[in-house]
Amino acid sequence: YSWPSPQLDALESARFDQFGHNSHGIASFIEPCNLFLFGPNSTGRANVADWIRTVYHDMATHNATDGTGGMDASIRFAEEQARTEDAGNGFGHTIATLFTQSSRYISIADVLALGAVIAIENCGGPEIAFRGGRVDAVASNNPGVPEPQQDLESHIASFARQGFSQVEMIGLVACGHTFGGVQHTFFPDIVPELNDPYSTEDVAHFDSTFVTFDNNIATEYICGTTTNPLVVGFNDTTNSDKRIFESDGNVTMLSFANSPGLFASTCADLFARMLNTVPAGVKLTEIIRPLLVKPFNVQLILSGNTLKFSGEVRFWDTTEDPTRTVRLLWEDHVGRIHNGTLGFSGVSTSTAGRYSAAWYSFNTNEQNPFLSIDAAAGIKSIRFTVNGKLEDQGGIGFAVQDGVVFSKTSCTASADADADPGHFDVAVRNGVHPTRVYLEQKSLDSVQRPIIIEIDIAPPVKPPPANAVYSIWRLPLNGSVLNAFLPYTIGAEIDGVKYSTNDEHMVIDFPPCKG
Ligand code: HEM
Repeated sequence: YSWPSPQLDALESARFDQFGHNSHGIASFIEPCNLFLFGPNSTGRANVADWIRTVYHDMATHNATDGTGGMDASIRFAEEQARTEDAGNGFGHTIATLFTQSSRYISIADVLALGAVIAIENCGGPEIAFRGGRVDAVASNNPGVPEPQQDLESHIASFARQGFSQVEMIGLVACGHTFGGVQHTFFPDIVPELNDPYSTEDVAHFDSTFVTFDNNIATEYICGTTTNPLVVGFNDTTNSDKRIFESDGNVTMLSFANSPGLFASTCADLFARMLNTVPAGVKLTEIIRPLLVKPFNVQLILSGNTLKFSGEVRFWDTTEDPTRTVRLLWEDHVGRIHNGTLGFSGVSTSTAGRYSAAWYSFNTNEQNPFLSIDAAAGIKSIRFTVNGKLEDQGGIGFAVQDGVVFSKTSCTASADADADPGHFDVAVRNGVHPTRVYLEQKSLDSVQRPIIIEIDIAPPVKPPPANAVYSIWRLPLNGSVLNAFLPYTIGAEIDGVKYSTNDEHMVIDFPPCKG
């Protein structure tokens, strides 16, 4: 895809900016891989295991015939978590941890999928092709998660309903059960009390490396050294992994035991298919791949005759290099090219350190965090040079919109009672004709889905002076629904397309209006 694309940009950041500069929270919750946020590491539990079981249980309600169920975060509903087929407290933990990472561009189901991808990749597993665009359910799905006491025929039928063949079922169970184990608390008929100081929550693990993706689940099974409680459990009725693993004469498990590479590549495919199993009608995005050159958090603010310009750029798959010179070129509305040198701002890493990226800031001077652009000339697009080599997204450049921006004339009521009651001002460039201008407020709907509330601003009553570069759309603060302590972004609809600014503004930060 090409930049800008707000949803894909956000998914790409959440997927790839994992640690370090401008990183997102998800990966920090599984670093190190035995981290458990709801108790000490000695519990025998781990966030990674909870996250991977959660996505399977969210997906396993899918019915490939009628298109219902699938990855849609319906597992967040208490009604679904209360079912016997969803025994355990890992789902609640997972939602509580990952929910905070959802946004207008990233659904809760996308965050759950991202969590699983990042957990697998960072804890020894293969890279997984990730797509976004899942849609969060408004209610629970039909039941349908397999349970250990069910027989082989019902498991084959259950996986077929979910869209997986018998051999794929063997694979998916082995891929999932390379993490975690079974808890005594929720499955006392499978796991006895263990009296193990390293597993104080009495978790009997599926293999000896329960926070690492590896083929030990298969080698230990084939060698006969496995302690998997669903293979060698004292109650044969609940030995479902045993019935599943041996259902093709152990051919699949033997191939996994013989080849860590085959196990990893098979799991990468099956995990991707599991995460892409969504209700009919949901259209997923393209596979999210890192942009090699990516502007980030680009902001423009009108201050008098100047546009204050800020932002950063990320260069993928590279590290800090003091000899590198990065320049920003920007084109104004009359075709002139301006330029400035950018300053190194940090490094980020991703995918268990397999990748790193170097970031540069549009401002080099801490005292003045903006580049100043003549408002009349404006700005249309940006490009970069790295040691003289042009980076312009294959010739198209990186478009920047200066049509609708925050105006520094915004102010709050001054102490003087008769004075201006204060206003939130948005500047609209003359020649740009938005059908609507509004403020955007983050919120949640009645089923906790991230939404945006739009607060319309009326157009100016008087036409702007002929020589004005921008005209002001003004939302008076008296009687307005704005909350002084909430951040607002600015939205506009131009030719039927909606745009949003990246910069957030709080009324509490406005200066008092001048008398
Ligand atoms: C017939 C199919 C399956 C059955 C009967 C089954 C059963 C179980 C049971 C009983 C537990 C213990 C849960 C607990 O104590 O909290 C468990 C844990 C787990 N399952 Fe499965 N499972 C199946 C398939 C899968 C699949 C396909 C995946 C993922 C691809 C998966 C991933 C996990 C993970 C990661 C855990 C560990 C959770 C933790 O330690 O917190 N399972 N499974």
